[in-house]
Order: sequence, then C-alpha cells, then structure tokens
Amino acid sequence: MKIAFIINPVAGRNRKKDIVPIIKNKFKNIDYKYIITHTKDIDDARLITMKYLKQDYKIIVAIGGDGTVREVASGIKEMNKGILGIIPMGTGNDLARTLNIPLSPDKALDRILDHNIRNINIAKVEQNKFLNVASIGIDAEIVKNTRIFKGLFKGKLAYTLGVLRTLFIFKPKSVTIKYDDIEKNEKVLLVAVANGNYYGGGMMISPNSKIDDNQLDICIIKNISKIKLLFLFPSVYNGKHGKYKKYVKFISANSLKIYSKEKIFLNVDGDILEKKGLIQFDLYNKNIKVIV
Ligand SMILES: Nc1ncnc2c1ncn2[C@@H]1O[C@H](COP(=O)(O)OP(=O)(O)OP(=O)(O)O)[C@@H](O)[C@H]1O
Repeated sequence: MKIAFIINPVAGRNRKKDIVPIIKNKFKNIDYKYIITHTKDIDDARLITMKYLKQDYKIIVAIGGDGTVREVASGIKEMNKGILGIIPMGTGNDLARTLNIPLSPDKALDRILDHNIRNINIAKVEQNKFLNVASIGIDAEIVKNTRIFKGLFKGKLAYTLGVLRTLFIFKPKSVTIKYDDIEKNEKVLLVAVANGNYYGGGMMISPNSKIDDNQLDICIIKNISKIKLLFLFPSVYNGKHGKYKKYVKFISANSLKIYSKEKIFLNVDGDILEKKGLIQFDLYNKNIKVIV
C-alpha cells in the first residue's frame, strides 16, 4: 500500500509542526510505503495529488483544513482514481466533523490505518464542486466581511468584526426558490444547500444531511428582525434552529434553483463568488471514496 501525506503548512493554527514525527513514529513497524510533502501555494495540493496518483499512490491524505481537503478531492476526481484520507488540522474542519473523523491528528491517523472507506456524494453549484455547504445570504456576507478584517486582525477578532459589519449593513434577499415542482418567492436571511452537516467551523446548519444519501438538504431561514436573529444564531451551533418553525424550513431535493435579480454573494465551502440571475445546485454525478 502506498500512502501520500500532503501537509498544508499555513492551514489552521500552527499545529502542523507535530504531525511529521507522529506519522514517522506510527509507520515504524508498518510495511507501507509512504511519502510526506508540504504544499507551497494555493492549488498545490491538487497538483501534488495528481502527481502521486500517477505514481500509483493509492491513498492521498490531506493534512489541513477543508480547503486542503477540497484540493486533494479535486485531484482525485480529475484522475478518477484514489482514496481520500483526512487528518484535520485546519481552522474549521467541517467535513471531518460531518464524517466523525477525530480532530486529534494521532487518532485521525489511526483511522487512516484502519482503512474504513465510505463513498460520499459531491455537490455542485454551477461548475463549482463542494463537499460541505453552499449558501447565499447573511452567512455568505459574514464570510466576505470577515475576509476584509482578516488582513488586519487575527482569527476571532476578524470574525467578530465581520459579523458586526454584516449585522449593520445586511439587507434580506428577495429570491425565487425552485425545487421539485415547487416555485416560491421568498425574502430570506439565508438559503444553505448542504451535502454535509456543518459549515463555518462547527455550525450545524443542516442536522439532517447524510453525505451519502444522494440528496441535497436545504435550510431556508426567512427574513427576521436582528433581535430575533440574536436568539436564533446560537441555536445553529448545535443544530437546534429547526425549533423556530415559523422562520426555519428544511427541504430535501435532488436539485435546487435560486433566482436573484440583484447581485448576491454565494459561499461555496468558504469561497465567495458574486452571482446574479439563476443559480443551480445539484449533486455531481460521481462519488468520492473517503477513509473515515
Ligand atoms: N503553502 C501555502 N501557502 C499559501 N497558501 C496555501 C499553501 N498551501 C495551501 N494553501 C491554501 O491555504 C488555504 C487554506 O487552507 P485550509 O482551508 O486547508 O485551511 P484553513 O482555512 O485553516 O481551514 P478550514 O478551511 O477548515 O477553516 C487553501 O485555500 C489552500 O489553497
């Protein structure tokens, strides 16, 4: 068995120093061929993945956050072979949470060696694939506004300022939502289209999602006052926001279309795109094998 470990040295909060000795120690008495590489830039993990798959490495382990996992997964999809492994060392690690992969690197490495494989869905919005969640509305704007402050302040402060700025300037979105034979005009706070359960570093936006059920799970939160939002927002962390039945609706569908006359921000697993008009969400026609 040949395993490649790809470490993103800039992911998370500086824990990666410790992982190389952990890997070396674990493999002392195991007869696997393995290689450890560090990424040097954005998208490097995808290119390295493809290089090792060409050299017949079978398992490619992403060591980093959801961005690193997504790049390794893209390489695997492009080559149409290989198994994804995850050692969560990012900031959010939302896919690892959905898959119940331990957040401790040592325990996550044991899972890789246990080799228990799950076939999971890949979702897409337009041409962009995602494993966790794509969304429009206040959450996408928080991601966008947090980026503005990230250059100036560290982690939590940048996020807090991003939330405050968003609360101050956010306007509800008037959109048309279409799924199955249903078409609705709604004024929404957000629409989250989920493949996994979590986004934003542990917010359980879609508690009912199953990542291998060939369905998208959609959470629609209607426009509510900012005071009510202050009560609802904390409940998303433990997936209890469904109790606010008047404002929160969950749907399962194979695909979903959102139409917006105005320009809106679209969050795709933490990347922000600007969109206007029709946005289509689907499942990608192939799954990916992941060690869980
Ligand atoms: N050597 C590098 N230098 C700069 N950026 C890199 C490097 N290697 C990878 N990246 C980029 O770092 C970004 C962040 O990585 P990642 O998402 O894994 O970590 P994170 O943001 O801390 O975690 P999460 O997404 O789980 O919150 C990715 O977009 C990736 O392309």
